[in-house]
Amino acid sequence: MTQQPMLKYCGNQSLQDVVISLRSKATHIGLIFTPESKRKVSVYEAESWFRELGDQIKGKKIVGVFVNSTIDAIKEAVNRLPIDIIQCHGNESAEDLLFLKKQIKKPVWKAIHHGDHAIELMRSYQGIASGFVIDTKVQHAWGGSGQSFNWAAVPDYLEEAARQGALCFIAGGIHADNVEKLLHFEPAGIDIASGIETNAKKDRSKIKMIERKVTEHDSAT
Ligand SMILES: O=C(O)c1ccccc1N[C@@H]1O[C@H](COP(=O)(O)O)[C@@H](O)[C@H]1O
Repeated sequence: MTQQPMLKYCGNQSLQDVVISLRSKATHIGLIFTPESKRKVSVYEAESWFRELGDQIKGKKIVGVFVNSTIDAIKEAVNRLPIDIIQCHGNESAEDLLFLKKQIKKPVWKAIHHGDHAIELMRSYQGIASGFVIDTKVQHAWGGSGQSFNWAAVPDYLEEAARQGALCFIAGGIHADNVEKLLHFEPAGIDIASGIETNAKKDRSKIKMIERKVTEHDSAT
């Protein structure tokens, strides 16, 4: 048996979404704070959900996703919410991440868009980013597009992250019908937003289908 990948369910948009993700096998639960996202949530609404949930979030890591946000906006989220990890999903530089880490004192992950210079870009965050999210590059969106990239490149991303001692989540268009193919690459983590939604809400049955495939793959290897 191989180690099961970490599962990050991202783009939770309501208390109900968070409850569904909490009751799943997710290791990480993501909330998106960029105004450009159709999945954006405000710090204040998220604060009310976490107040209601109390200790129920124990055992899950909460990931705050930001796109080129100001330090003040990130600080406000971190001060009000039980965020464990900051995911920078824009074109934040290594210097930006370093400054952020010093100010916020939380682990910072960097999203890297799949493409020709992606490995080189990963190298520039060495020792700064404790995790990477490799996502599909699409026009007019930073992420959450529901589109996958050519997974032949996945081993290179996993190898570079492992060399740095960083986590590596594969994202972009993962769903129940293609997750098996991705599992063959044995990613450390899988990050999903669109593939676990129906009508913009997290869908328990889609989550269960994905988790069944993860478990079946694990017992077959
Ligand atoms: O989901 C969004 O709207 C989003 C917006 C801006 C930055 C990141 C966003 N989501 C991230 O996109 C990937 C995968 O999404 P999908 O499964 O293809 O829909 C994931 O990392 C989310 O964190």
